[in-house]
Amino acid sequence: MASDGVGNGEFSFDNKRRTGLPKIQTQKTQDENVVCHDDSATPVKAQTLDELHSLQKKKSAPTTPIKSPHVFGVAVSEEERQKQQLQSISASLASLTRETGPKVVKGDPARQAETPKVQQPVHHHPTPALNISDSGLKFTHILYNLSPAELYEQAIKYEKGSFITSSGALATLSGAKTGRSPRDKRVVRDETTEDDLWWGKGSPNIEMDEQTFLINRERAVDYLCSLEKVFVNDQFLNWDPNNRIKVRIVSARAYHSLFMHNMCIRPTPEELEDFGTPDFTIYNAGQFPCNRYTHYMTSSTSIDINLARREMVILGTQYAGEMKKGLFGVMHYLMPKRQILSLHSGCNMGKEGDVALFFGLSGTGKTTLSTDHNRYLIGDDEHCWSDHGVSNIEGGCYAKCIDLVREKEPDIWNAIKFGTVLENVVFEEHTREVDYTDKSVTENTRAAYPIEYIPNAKIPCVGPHPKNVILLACDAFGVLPPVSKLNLAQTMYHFISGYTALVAGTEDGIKEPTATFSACFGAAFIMLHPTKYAAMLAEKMQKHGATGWLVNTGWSGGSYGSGSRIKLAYTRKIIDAIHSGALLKAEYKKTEVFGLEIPTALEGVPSEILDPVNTWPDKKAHKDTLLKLGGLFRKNFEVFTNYKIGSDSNLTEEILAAGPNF
Ligand SMILES: Nc1ncnc2c1ncn2[C@@H]1O[C@H](COP(=O)(O)OP(=O)(O)OP(=O)(O)O)[C@@H](O)[C@H]1O
Ligand SMILES: O=C([O-])CC(=O)C(=O)O
Ligand SMILES: [Ca+2]
Ligand SMILES: [Mn+2]
Repeated sequence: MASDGVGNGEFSFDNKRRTGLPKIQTQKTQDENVVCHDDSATPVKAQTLDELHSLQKKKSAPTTPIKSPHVFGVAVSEEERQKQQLQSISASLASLTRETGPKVVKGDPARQAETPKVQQPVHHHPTPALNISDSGLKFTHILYNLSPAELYEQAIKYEKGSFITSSGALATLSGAKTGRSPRDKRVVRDETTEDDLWWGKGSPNIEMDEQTFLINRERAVDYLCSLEKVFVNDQFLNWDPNNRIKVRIVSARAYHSLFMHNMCIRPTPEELEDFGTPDFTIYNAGQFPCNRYTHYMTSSTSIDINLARREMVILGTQYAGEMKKGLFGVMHYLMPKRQILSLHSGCNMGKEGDVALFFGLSGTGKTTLSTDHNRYLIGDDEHCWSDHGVSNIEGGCYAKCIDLVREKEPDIWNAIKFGTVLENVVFEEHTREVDYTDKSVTENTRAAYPIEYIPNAKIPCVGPHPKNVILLACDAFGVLPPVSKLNLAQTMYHFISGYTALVAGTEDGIKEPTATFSACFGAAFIMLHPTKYAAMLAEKMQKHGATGWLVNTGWSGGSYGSGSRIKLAYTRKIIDAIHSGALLKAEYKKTEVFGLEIPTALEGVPSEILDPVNTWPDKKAHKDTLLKLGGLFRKNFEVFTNYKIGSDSNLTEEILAAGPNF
């Protein structure tokens, strides 16, 4: 309703009087010295702007009284502790070839004026009188375990492509690489790894020698130390307190620091006091390329792991997932040594304490399906299964956000708020409203948020032994049933196969899905031969009576191009029936070729879709596609036929027989 502005008694214009602004009336007060008060508040204490700014930030009191840390039973002062911490960081950043290490000092160089003088720079090496280099003369400022708010400011000030979205997340760009580079991931082959690791055909471990590692390490360290400031995160991996790993991440970007802040376990201030020497260190110099004249280098990107030195070097890629998954690879080495199985799986728990694992390759639904409003989230991607149950390796989740809609994935949607890193998304210039359907930068848009952003996260992220082991495959051929119950041999067969088929890309005209087989649903991250992990999984499932399931979150009614992806709502119903135990009691029939046990009915899901053949209008096309996929499975499995799984040769025979039969 348009108001004429007349007659409401509050406001009226008299056109005739609109000739100029009314004169401001200043009333004389009793105190003639006071010129004008705009409010009645007491004036600020500061005399200068700098003083005013220094009032704005107060030093937070520690949550517990700082106890005097002990070194070999001797109490050390807070100042001494700070010094030791800087010494440890300086040692991490020291050149291995020069006598002079970096001088490090804590704090933002831009705020030097505010930094109290008590912090003395720390040199790692005693400075020799001779041979001093320019790098030995300069300071590197350390931004140590900054808070999300501080990292936002650093990103927005100094990193192009950083913006606050309308929901408060930090939108960032990962640069030229918007996904991992598995062909550039190298592992040092030395006396220890020679025998322990899986090398050769099919293995993700591309070898490099110690010398080349050191060259790349030096390159990364020199790059990092040449900067005015670097970010250092000291954090943990693995919620199992007996098998916790201390990690240090040195990086050049606030984006990387915030990403790892969210993805690793965040130490409490008390835990940080006692952090000491890290078990593993990442040098992320991703903006700087590797040198292609260096032996082994085949591109400008190299991600190098040295297990003996407990170090990882990243050159030539800024994609933050390299750090997350690089550490996962390290856990795939360290944990099995302790008889603990590391898993590329999501994990959640019902109200009754029933735990489910969700295995699957990228994009098959681990994050989507483990994030379930009716269950506690233990973790979405990386877990350990020990004699005491399951534990999450990480402190955060990494969700795909292409085509994200609030109604279908409300918990993930709501987690995209202040503190969350949003990689490579497109947003409206003015409102900063994210368009999740936009693939202009990449299809692999991602959100990284701390796990407690999911309301029903289970903190600490641990749980009892799993009851259900769900293998997810996104079958773009459209021939795998939406759900099948697996016996142990079938579970092993599909675990070792690690199948999924997504569509090759988003370009027009791509009709043919491509099958991907990735052993243990994570061949890119495993370090030992797949059969080692498979044997451990079989042993644990048997011992704890877990049931295996194969769930196709992919196509139905035809392959990609003619059929369509199974509705998420149906997949959720299927998963609900697995959790509740209802599906165990269903009536089953066996499919041809793959010999899978499929239910004939399931509440909330149309019965006809449970057997894919019903949904294909062209039955011959269905049979041909089924046989084609069976052939691809068989061919993939050939490399494993010569391996024995565990000590039980009967199981090996059964696993070989559990594949497609035609
Ligand atoms: N029926 C379905 N079941 C599961 N996910 C579905 C289904 N239909 C569509 N999707 C979509 O598929 C994607 C699954 O991605 P998700 O993030 O869960 O992958 P992921 O297995 O966690 O992979 P990564 O290991 O790369 O993180 C989501 O974008 C989800 O919305
Ligand atoms: O590592 C990544 O980039 C994302 C991820 O979780 C996976 O690929 O399994
Ligand atoms: Ca995920
Ligand atoms: Mn993953």
